[in-house]
Amino acid sequence: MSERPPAAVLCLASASPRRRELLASIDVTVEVRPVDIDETPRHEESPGDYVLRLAREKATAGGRLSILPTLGSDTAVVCDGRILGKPAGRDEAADMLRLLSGRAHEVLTAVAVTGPEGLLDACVTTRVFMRDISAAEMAAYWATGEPADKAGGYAIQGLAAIFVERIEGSHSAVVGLPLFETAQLLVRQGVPLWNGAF
Ligand SMILES: Cc1cn([C@H]2C[C@H](O)[C@@H](COP(=O)(O)OP(=O)(O)OP(=O)(O)O)O2)c(=O)[nH]c1=O
Repeated sequence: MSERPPAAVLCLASASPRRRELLASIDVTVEVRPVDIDETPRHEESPGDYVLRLAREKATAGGRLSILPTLGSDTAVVCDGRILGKPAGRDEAADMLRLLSGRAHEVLTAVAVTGPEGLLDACVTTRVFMRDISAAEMAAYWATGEPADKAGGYAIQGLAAIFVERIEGSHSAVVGLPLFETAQLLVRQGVPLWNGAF
Protein backbone atom coordinates (compact mmCIF):
# COMPACT_ATOMS: atom_id res chain seq x y z
CA MET A 1 0.00 0.00 0.00
CA SER A 2 1.40 3.39 -0.96
CA GLU A 3 1.79 5.98 1.77
CA ARG A 4 -0.30 9.11 1.58
CA PRO A 5 1.65 12.32 0.82
CA PRO A 6 1.96 14.59 3.87
CA ALA A 7 -0.90 17.09 4.24
CA ALA A 8 -0.09 20.73 3.49
CA VAL A 9 0.44 22.83 6.61
CA LEU A 10 0.95 26.15 4.85
CA CYS A 11 -0.39 28.00 1.84
CA LEU A 12 2.43 29.48 -0.28
CA ALA A 13 1.27 32.57 -2.17
CA SER A 14 4.08 32.34 -4.70
CA ALA A 15 4.89 31.09 -8.17
CA SER A 16 8.57 30.81 -7.25
CA PRO A 17 9.88 27.23 -7.33
CA ARG A 18 12.77 28.39 -5.11
CA ARG A 19 10.44 29.32 -2.26
CA ARG A 20 8.67 25.96 -2.46
CA GLU A 21 12.01 24.12 -2.53
CA LEU A 22 13.38 26.12 0.41
CA LEU A 23 10.29 25.30 2.48
CA ALA A 24 10.54 21.64 1.44
CA SER A 25 14.15 21.65 2.65
CA ILE A 26 12.88 22.24 6.23
CA ASP A 27 10.06 19.74 5.67
CA VAL A 28 7.21 22.23 5.33
CA THR A 29 4.62 20.90 2.88
CA VAL A 30 2.70 23.63 1.08
CA GLU A 31 -0.29 24.16 -1.13
CA VAL A 32 0.74 26.61 -3.83
CA ARG A 33 -1.55 29.56 -4.59
CA PRO A 34 0.32 32.09 -6.75
CA VAL A 35 -1.12 35.61 -6.69
CA ASP A 36 -0.72 38.47 -9.09
CA ILE A 37 -0.11 41.87 -7.53
CA ASP A 38 1.18 45.17 -8.86
CA GLU A 39 4.93 45.25 -8.03
CA THR A 40 5.53 48.90 -8.99
CA PRO A 41 7.50 50.73 -6.26
CA ARG A 42 5.73 53.80 -4.83
CA HIS A 43 7.23 57.26 -5.06
CA GLU A 44 10.00 57.63 -2.45
CA GLU A 45 9.23 54.24 -0.91
CA SER A 46 12.31 52.80 0.83
CA PRO A 47 13.51 49.35 -0.35
CA GLY A 48 12.62 47.86 3.05
CA ASP A 49 9.11 49.30 3.00
CA TYR A 50 8.73 48.14 -0.61
CA VAL A 51 9.57 44.46 -0.06
CA LEU A 52 7.56 44.35 3.17
CA ARG A 53 4.51 45.84 1.46
CA LEU A 54 4.69 43.32 -1.38
CA ALA A 55 5.22 40.36 0.97
CA ARG A 56 2.18 41.46 3.01
CA GLU A 57 0.05 41.98 -0.11
CA LYS A 58 1.00 38.53 -1.46
CA ALA A 59 0.26 36.84 1.89
CA THR A 60 -3.06 38.66 2.27
CA ALA A 61 -4.19 37.90 -1.31
CA GLY A 62 -3.13 34.24 -1.02
CA GLY A 63 -4.80 33.95 2.37
CA ARG A 64 -8.17 34.63 0.72
CA LEU A 65 -7.70 31.42 -1.30
CA SER A 66 -6.95 29.07 1.59
CA ILE A 67 -7.94 28.15 5.12
CA LEU A 68 -4.27 27.54 5.99
CA PRO A 69 -1.78 30.11 7.33
CA THR A 70 -0.40 31.78 4.21
CA LEU A 71 3.09 32.97 3.33
CA GLY A 72 4.05 35.72 0.91
CA SER A 73 7.57 36.94 0.21
CA ASP A 74 9.43 39.42 -1.94
CA THR A 75 13.08 39.81 -2.88
CA ALA A 76 14.77 42.91 -4.29
CA VAL A 77 18.38 43.70 -5.09
CA VAL A 78 19.40 47.19 -3.98
CA CYS A 79 22.46 49.06 -5.21
CA ASP A 80 23.15 52.79 -4.81
CA GLY A 81 19.61 53.17 -3.47
CA ARG A 82 18.14 51.71 -6.66
CA ILE A 83 15.72 48.79 -6.46
CA LEU A 84 16.53 46.17 -9.10
CA GLY A 85 13.70 43.80 -9.92
CA LYS A 86 13.72 41.20 -12.67
CA PRO A 87 15.43 42.38 -15.89
CA ALA A 88 13.04 43.04 -18.78
CA GLY A 89 15.57 41.82 -21.34
CA ARG A 90 19.23 41.31 -22.22
CA ASP A 91 20.19 44.99 -22.16
CA GLU A 92 18.65 45.63 -18.78
CA ALA A 93 20.26 42.46 -17.41
CA ALA A 94 23.67 43.68 -18.62
CA ASP A 95 23.04 47.13 -17.07
CA MET A 96 22.26 45.43 -13.76
CA LEU A 97 25.38 43.25 -13.77
CA ARG A 98 27.54 46.23 -14.78
CA LEU A 99 26.20 48.07 -11.73
CA LEU A 100 26.84 45.08 -9.41
CA SER A 101 30.25 44.11 -10.83
CA GLY A 102 33.31 44.44 -8.55
CA ARG A 103 31.50 45.72 -5.45
CA ALA A 104 28.98 45.03 -2.71
CA HIS A 105 25.21 45.40 -2.89
CA GLU A 106 22.26 44.47 -0.69
CA VAL A 107 19.56 41.87 -1.17
CA LEU A 108 16.39 42.52 0.80
CA THR A 109 13.88 39.74 1.31
CA ALA A 110 10.65 40.24 3.25
CA VAL A 111 8.39 37.45 4.40
CA ALA A 112 4.84 37.76 5.74
CA VAL A 113 2.62 35.05 7.18
CA THR A 114 -1.12 35.28 7.89
CA GLY A 115 -2.65 33.13 10.63
CA PRO A 116 -4.27 33.15 14.05
CA GLU A 117 -1.83 35.83 15.23
CA GLY A 118 -2.78 38.17 12.38
CA LEU A 119 -0.24 39.24 9.78
CA LEU A 120 3.36 38.74 10.99
CA ASP A 121 6.39 39.79 8.99
CA ALA A 122 10.16 40.10 8.90
CA CYS A 123 12.69 41.66 6.55
CA VAL A 124 16.26 40.40 6.11
CA THR A 125 19.13 42.32 4.50
CA THR A 126 22.14 40.45 3.12
CA ARG A 127 25.31 42.02 1.71
CA VAL A 128 26.63 40.33 -1.43
CA PHE A 129 30.20 40.95 -2.66
CA MET A 130 30.73 40.36 -6.37
CA ARG A 131 34.00 40.12 -8.26
CA ASP A 132 34.51 42.00 -11.53
CA ILE A 133 32.34 40.55 -14.29
CA SER A 134 33.51 41.02 -17.91
CA ALA A 135 31.23 41.97 -20.81
CA ALA A 136 31.82 38.53 -22.34
CA GLU A 137 30.75 36.85 -19.09
CA MET A 138 27.61 39.01 -18.96
CA ALA A 139 26.65 38.01 -22.51
CA ALA A 140 27.37 34.34 -21.84
CA TYR A 141 25.41 34.47 -18.61
CA TRP A 142 22.34 35.97 -20.27
CA ALA A 143 22.46 33.21 -22.90
CA THR A 144 22.06 30.55 -20.18
CA GLY A 145 18.53 31.80 -19.45
CA GLU A 146 19.21 31.89 -15.71
CA PRO A 147 19.02 35.68 -15.07
CA ALA A 148 15.59 36.33 -16.63
CA ASP A 149 13.34 35.61 -13.65
CA LYS A 150 15.74 36.67 -10.90
CA ALA A 151 15.82 39.98 -9.03
CA GLY A 152 19.02 41.83 -9.97
CA GLY A 153 19.49 39.49 -12.92
CA TYR A 154 21.51 36.78 -11.18
CA ALA A 155 21.02 33.60 -9.16
CA ILE A 156 23.48 32.99 -6.32
CA GLN A 157 22.31 29.37 -6.15
CA GLY A 158 23.10 28.83 -9.82
CA LEU A 159 25.76 29.67 -12.37
CA ALA A 160 26.25 33.14 -10.89
CA ALA A 161 27.82 31.55 -7.81
CA ILE A 162 31.15 31.96 -9.61
CA PHE A 163 30.70 35.77 -9.45
CA VAL A 164 29.94 35.90 -5.71
CA GLU A 165 33.04 36.23 -3.53
CA ARG A 166 31.18 36.15 -0.23
CA ILE A 167 28.03 37.24 1.56
CA GLU A 168 27.23 38.72 4.95
CA GLY A 169 23.80 37.57 6.04
CA SER A 170 21.42 34.85 4.93
CA HIS A 171 22.04 32.69 1.84
CA SER A 172 18.45 31.40 1.81
CA ALA A 173 17.17 35.01 1.90
CA VAL A 174 19.12 35.82 -1.27
CA VAL A 175 17.59 32.75 -2.96
CA GLY A 176 14.13 34.02 -1.98
CA LEU A 177 13.19 33.09 1.59
CA PRO A 178 15.10 33.61 4.88
CA LEU A 179 14.59 30.20 6.46
CA PHE A 180 15.59 31.12 10.02
CA GLU A 181 13.19 34.08 10.25
CA THR A 182 10.50 32.18 8.33
CA ALA A 183 10.60 29.27 10.79
CA GLN A 184 10.17 31.71 13.67
CA LEU A 185 7.09 33.27 12.04
CA LEU A 186 5.62 29.83 11.28
CA VAL A 187 6.03 28.71 14.91
CA ARG A 188 4.31 31.91 16.08
CA GLN A 189 1.38 31.12 13.75
CA GLY A 190 1.12 27.56 15.07
CA VAL A 191 2.42 25.86 11.91
CA PRO A 192 3.95 22.50 12.91
CA LEU A 193 7.63 22.11 11.97
CA TRP A 194 9.44 18.83 11.28
CA ASN A 195 6.13 17.01 10.86
CA GLY A 196 4.89 18.17 14.26
CA ALA A 197 8.06 17.09 16.11
CA PHE A 198 7.82 20.40 18.00
C1 LIG B 1 19.20 37.71 -6.05
C2 LIG B 1 18.47 36.43 -6.34
C3 LIG B 1 17.12 36.40 -6.59
N1 LIG B 1 16.47 35.22 -6.86
C4 LIG B 1 15.02 35.17 -7.11
C5 LIG B 1 14.17 35.02 -5.85
C6 LIG B 1 12.80 35.42 -6.33
O1 LIG B 1 12.13 34.25 -6.81
C7 LIG B 1 13.08 36.37 -7.50
C8 LIG B 1 12.64 37.76 -7.17
O2 LIG B 1 11.30 37.92 -7.53
P1 LIG B 1 10.08 38.03 -6.50
O3 LIG B 1 9.14 39.05 -7.08
O4 LIG B 1 10.56 38.23 -5.10
O5 LIG B 1 9.40 36.59 -6.54
P2 LIG B 1 8.83 35.75 -7.75
O6 LIG B 1 8.17 36.65 -8.76
O7 LIG B 1 9.92 34.83 -8.25
O8 LIG B 1 7.74 34.85 -7.05
P3 LIG B 1 6.38 35.30 -6.30
O9 LIG B 1 6.21 36.80 -6.41
O10 LIG B 1 5.27 34.56 -7.01
O11 LIG B 1 6.58 34.85 -4.89
O12 LIG B 1 14.50 36.34 -7.70
C9 LIG B 1 17.17 34.02 -6.89
O13 LIG B 1 16.60 32.96 -7.14
N2 LIG B 1 18.52 34.04 -6.64
C10 LIG B 1 19.23 35.18 -6.36
O14 LIG B 1 20.46 35.13 -6.14
